[in-house]
Amino acid sequence: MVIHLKDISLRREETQILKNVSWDVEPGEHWAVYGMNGAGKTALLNMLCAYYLPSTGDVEVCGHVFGKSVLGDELRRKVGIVSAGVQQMLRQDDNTFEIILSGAFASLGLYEKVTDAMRDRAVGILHDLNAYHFANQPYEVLSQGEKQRALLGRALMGEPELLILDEPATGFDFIAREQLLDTIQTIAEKDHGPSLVYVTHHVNEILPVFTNILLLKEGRVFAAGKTTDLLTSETMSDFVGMPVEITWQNERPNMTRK
Ligand SMILES: Nc1ncnc2c1ncn2[C@@H]1O[C@H](COP(=O)(O)OP(=O)(O)OP(=O)(O)O)[C@@H](O)[C@H]1O
Repeated sequence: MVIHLKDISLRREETQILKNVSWDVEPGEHWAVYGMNGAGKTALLNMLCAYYLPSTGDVEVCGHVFGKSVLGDELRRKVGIVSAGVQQMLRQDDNTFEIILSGAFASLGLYEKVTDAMRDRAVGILHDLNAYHFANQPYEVLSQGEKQRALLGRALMGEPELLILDEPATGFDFIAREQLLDTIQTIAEKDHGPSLVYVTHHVNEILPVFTNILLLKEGRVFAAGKTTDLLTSETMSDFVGMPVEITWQNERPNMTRK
């Protein structure tokens, strides 16, 4: 099991952030996580990366049972994450190649010995992500789309079992977003690649590879299952609390207000 959450609750100060959350992700599955602002998506991701421990319930991520084994670097090597939080922590003057290489160490800079095999792998990733032409550019001068590809490369360098993408297309123009989604689709289709968890506010970003969806509302699982079963006008009207219509075009959903 890539993710196994059983009856999780998470409390911070006086706030009950997650309530009775159960969720299983099997190897090879790709999931979208959809919810409104404040639904608890970031809190859920922070728990998968062991930044938060649940107040009650069981958590297992990539074979690590929280509370039983020593977490930290070993778990973080198996879980890649692309998020605004990681973006802010990077050294802004490192170039794309260095950022990707640093993913080999689950560290935020290059402090350990880089081998030729690591260099070769990073070059392969640069090619896969169509990022070779900005390999020598410092992170701070990259466009949003390029930054996100650098982060994706860094996450892939660690050969993760689970790759979490937290609203990766936020602030992107149409072309940059579609290019990023193409890259994500390619990663998802690779044999022996990581399971993907894609967190978004926009149903239109849910690519056909995300065959499963978790609908999170006010800290609870509203529904979890097959995307095609749950992304219907009826379920989504219930979920958002207003009449909406879901339409599909080229296997991509759209949601509009009725
Ligand atoms: N450390 C904390 N202490 C207290 N409350 C918190 C803490 N972290 C999150 N919360 C609260 O938990 C709720 C869920 O927050 P979270 O950031 O997980 O939502 P989200 O679904 O990621 O929202 P968004 O889509 O806006 O990013 C919010 O009401 C937030 O204020």
